[in-house]
Amino acid sequence: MQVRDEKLSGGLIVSCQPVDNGPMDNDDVVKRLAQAAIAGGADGVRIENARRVAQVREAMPEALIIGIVKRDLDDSPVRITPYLEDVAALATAGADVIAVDATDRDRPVPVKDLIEAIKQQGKWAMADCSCLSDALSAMSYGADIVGSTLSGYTGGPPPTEPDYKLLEQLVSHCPKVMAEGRFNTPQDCAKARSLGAWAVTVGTAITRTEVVTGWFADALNTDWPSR
Ligand SMILES: CC(=O)N[C@H](C=O)[C@@H](O)[C@H](O)[C@H](O)COP(=O)(O)O
Repeated sequence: MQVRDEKLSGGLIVSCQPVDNGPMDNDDVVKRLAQAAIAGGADGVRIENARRVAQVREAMPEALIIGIVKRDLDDSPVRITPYLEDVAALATAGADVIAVDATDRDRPVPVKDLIEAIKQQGKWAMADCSCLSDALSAMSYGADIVGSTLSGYTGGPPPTEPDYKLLEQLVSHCPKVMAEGRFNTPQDCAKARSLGAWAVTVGTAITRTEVVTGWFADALNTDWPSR
């Protein structure tokens, strides 16, 4: 098993996925974001796109990398690592963990087949889940890590807070739980840890500059006292 398990326990994963088509959406920027995250104390990084995984791997041979591929499909709402060839490309690129959408939605390749392919590659499989039942199914297929990644993203407007209720459910049923999705503050991450999360992934709050800037700008645009 190539996964650096000891580095992940209690760890912080930084998702380095800049805003799509924004000024930071660039291979070199992603590599540097990943290097900065590890330099700052992250235990691993989550990287989208096999080419970017390969670049981060080359820059940091020892770093723990969770790899995904995102696609916008015409006939399925599933975006994260929908195809077997995505799994193969991420494995070749050097991902330690490969994450897939594990929701019960129409999809080109069954979750079971994706997880089995990841395991055949000698990698760890992470299931990006929207609910407990996604996670239980994924574990029955051999998933090593289950994440709350897709809670709030399978219909309706996404909430602003993390899904602590799902996190507690996952922790009570699954040995390795990744808290992921809207963990925007150190306090959110500490709470996830106190609830039993095995690791926490933070993306937007660290690597989506436009979004974070918007939080600050919005705060200043309301109730600004006159002087
Ligand atoms: C729903 C979906 O597609 N989530 C994606 C999964 O890779 C990313 O866009 C998120 O940034 C990542 O999960 C981290 O979450 P947050 O950015 O909230 O810290």
